[in-house]
Amino acid sequence: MVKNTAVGHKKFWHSFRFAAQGIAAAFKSELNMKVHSVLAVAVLAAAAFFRLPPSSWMLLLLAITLVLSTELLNTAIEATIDLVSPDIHPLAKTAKDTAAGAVLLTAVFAVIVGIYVFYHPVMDWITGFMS
Ligand SMILES: Nc1ncnc2c1ncn2[C@@H]1O[C@H](COP(=O)(O)OP(=O)(O)OP(=O)(O)O)[C@@H](O)[C@H]1O
Repeated sequence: MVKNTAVGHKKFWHSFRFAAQGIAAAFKSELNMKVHSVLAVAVLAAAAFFRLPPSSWMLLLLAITLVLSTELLNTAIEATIDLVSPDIHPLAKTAKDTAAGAVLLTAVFAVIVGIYVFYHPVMDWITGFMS
């Protein structure tokens, strides 16, 4: 394990590398992170297929960023709880369940955004396909 002892612009790049390592570690260890990432790529591919406008792309990117960021924070909280409270404790349960609740909320927001931006393009596509 290495501490960031660099100074100036080197410190900035070291921090950047540690952050990338954190994302990679969460991706490797968390199934939810993998599932959300695969879904995000599928949603962006669908957005390209339906030629969605820039405003829809921005909404989708906002939803994806929210879900993945919250998943990263959830992973950080889980790791911290496992470190400081490996035994069963009601506060450990509260911390983990609350963090999981935050992920659930962002996932619900992402589903609402998905329905909002894809509903009309998909309906138009199906109608065009049928006629
Ligand atoms: N130390 C603890 N004390 C009390 N309850 C705990 C503790 N650790 C976990 N739990 C309970 O068990 C649930 C599952 O915990 P776990 O650590 O397996 O996280 P998880 O949500 O399944 O995450 P992962 O994505 O790593 O599988 C928590 O949401 C919490 O309700």
